[in-house]
Amino acid sequence: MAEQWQDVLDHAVAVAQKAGKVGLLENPDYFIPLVLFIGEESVAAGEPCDLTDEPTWIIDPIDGTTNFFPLAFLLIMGVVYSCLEDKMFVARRGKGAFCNGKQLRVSDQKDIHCSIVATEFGSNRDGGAVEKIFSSLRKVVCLPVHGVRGAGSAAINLCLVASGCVEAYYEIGVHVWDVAAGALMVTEAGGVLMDVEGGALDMMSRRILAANNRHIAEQIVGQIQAFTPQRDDAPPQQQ
Ligand SMILES: O=P([O-])([O-])O[C@@H]1[C@H](O)[C@H](O)[C@@H](O)[C@H](O)[C@H]1O
Ligand SMILES: [Mg+2]
Ligand SMILES: [Mg+2]
Repeated sequence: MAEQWQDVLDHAVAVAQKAGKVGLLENPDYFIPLVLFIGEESVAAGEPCDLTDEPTWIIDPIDGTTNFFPLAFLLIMGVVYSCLEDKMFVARRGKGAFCNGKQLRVSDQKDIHCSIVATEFGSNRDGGAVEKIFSSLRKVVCLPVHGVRGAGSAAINLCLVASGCVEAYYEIGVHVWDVAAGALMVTEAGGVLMDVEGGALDMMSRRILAANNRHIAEQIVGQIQAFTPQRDDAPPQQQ
């Protein structure tokens, strides 16, 4: 069984590498042989976005809309390819997270004042939401933290947490295909995931906080003005 999953992961890495070269996924059939499928483009086309216990590929062909190719085999394996940097991030549940073969480990920083926090403004332009995003960011900056970053890709921001380059990343408005692969990268590198209000992470809630440790995460939770976007698995009639 273990070897079967390794073959699947090797295949996903090869596909990600190829997609990084051509910029687009040429043949979605690569992902179909054995599992269910949730993808940004398929959901946009009206396909369901339901997470079941069945093995499911969760794919964002281009995240950050320019350079990146993340995909995930939810909770079992994740692949994020940063093609401009030629960095292949791979995680497998219980077996660690790696970048170009080198094992990743989150930062051991415990002081929020020495921490770098990544976030994004996302794509929601609703006035109330934008207000809360700015207000949260202002409060995080004034903790104070050491710095704020945004890679322009949820997947890459999560890989930065996993790599120890930033201590935390949070965002409200992401989709499951933006974060599934990177979330596994974070936990396999020793980090923590939670909801932006401090509860358990709900992958379909469109809210995520990832950090190197619980102490850092909880201090950021205290600064976030949360709001509740429509869930990824909301029934189609509500969308
Ligand atoms: O639309 P897309 O470029 O695949 O994904 C987006 C990127 O990850 C962006 O950094 C994040 O702020 C958005 O919330 C995502 O939806
Ligand atoms: Mg995306
Ligand atoms: Mg995308």
